[in-house]
Amino acid sequence: MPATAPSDTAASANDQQLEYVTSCALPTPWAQFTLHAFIEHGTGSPGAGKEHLAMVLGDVGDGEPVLARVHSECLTGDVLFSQRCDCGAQLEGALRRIAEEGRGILLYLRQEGRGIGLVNKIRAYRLQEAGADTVEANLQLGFHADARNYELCRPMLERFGVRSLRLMTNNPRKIDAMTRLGIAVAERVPLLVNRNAYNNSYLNTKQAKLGHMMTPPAAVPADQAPAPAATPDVI
Ligand SMILES: Nc1nc2c(ncn2[C@@H]2O[C@H](COP(=O)(O)OP(=O)(O)OP(=O)(O)O)[C@@H](O)[C@H]2O)c(=O)[nH]1
Repeated sequence: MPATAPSDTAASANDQQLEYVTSCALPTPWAQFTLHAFIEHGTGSPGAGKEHLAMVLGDVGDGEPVLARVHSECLTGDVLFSQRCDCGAQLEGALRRIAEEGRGILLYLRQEGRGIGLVNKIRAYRLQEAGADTVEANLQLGFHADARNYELCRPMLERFGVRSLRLMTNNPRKIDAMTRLGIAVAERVPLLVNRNAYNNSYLNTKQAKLGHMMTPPAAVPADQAPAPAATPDVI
């Protein structure tokens, strides 16, 4: 076994190199996926790069539209069970649906906090505890409301021969981004999950300011939504 396993690269539109590295089986509670690893060179710490993932189930390269989720990293929601957002429930819901169909793909993009990073997302949460909404908090920190870039999706999907998606999303800008990249969106599959007292106003803001196609606002009355406990500076 060589020290460095064989890999190949594909240029993304912004001229960074996306390297396909390797894959392994990934059993989950819903199905056994194949997990594929990519490195985006020219990002992250010097000499390294952001590591992106694809979870694939079944024959996705047969030319038929593929049930797909393009999921942005949310460590707090995907891993730490946060109820401030709908991310963890969307991740689980998407994997369940792919498993039910026996065919699909989930791209896991490392664009934490809509592209501003984990620590800045926690700064943004702090501002939200002081009254800002999710968009205002990003702007107050000097970022765009949504700093994500989806260019990597094209070479990632090309790797698996996927050209047309049945995209699980509520985000119209994600659909536009795919279309502009030349990836057909044959169908939008809504992914409405986990509206609760903690994420109700966040979801309402996404609907009102970011254009998300969601359930009617205020499903949970604001006066019944408990404010998250204020966090002390020092514990
Ligand atoms: N800056 C910021 N990012 C957040 C906040 N809440 C969640 N996020 C991030 O928002 C992103 C959500 O990404 P996706 O799951 O792809 O969802 P989406 O773009 O809202 O669209 P859908 O496809 O409809 O889910 C993740 O990167 C989360 O970390 C917040 O309050 N502030």
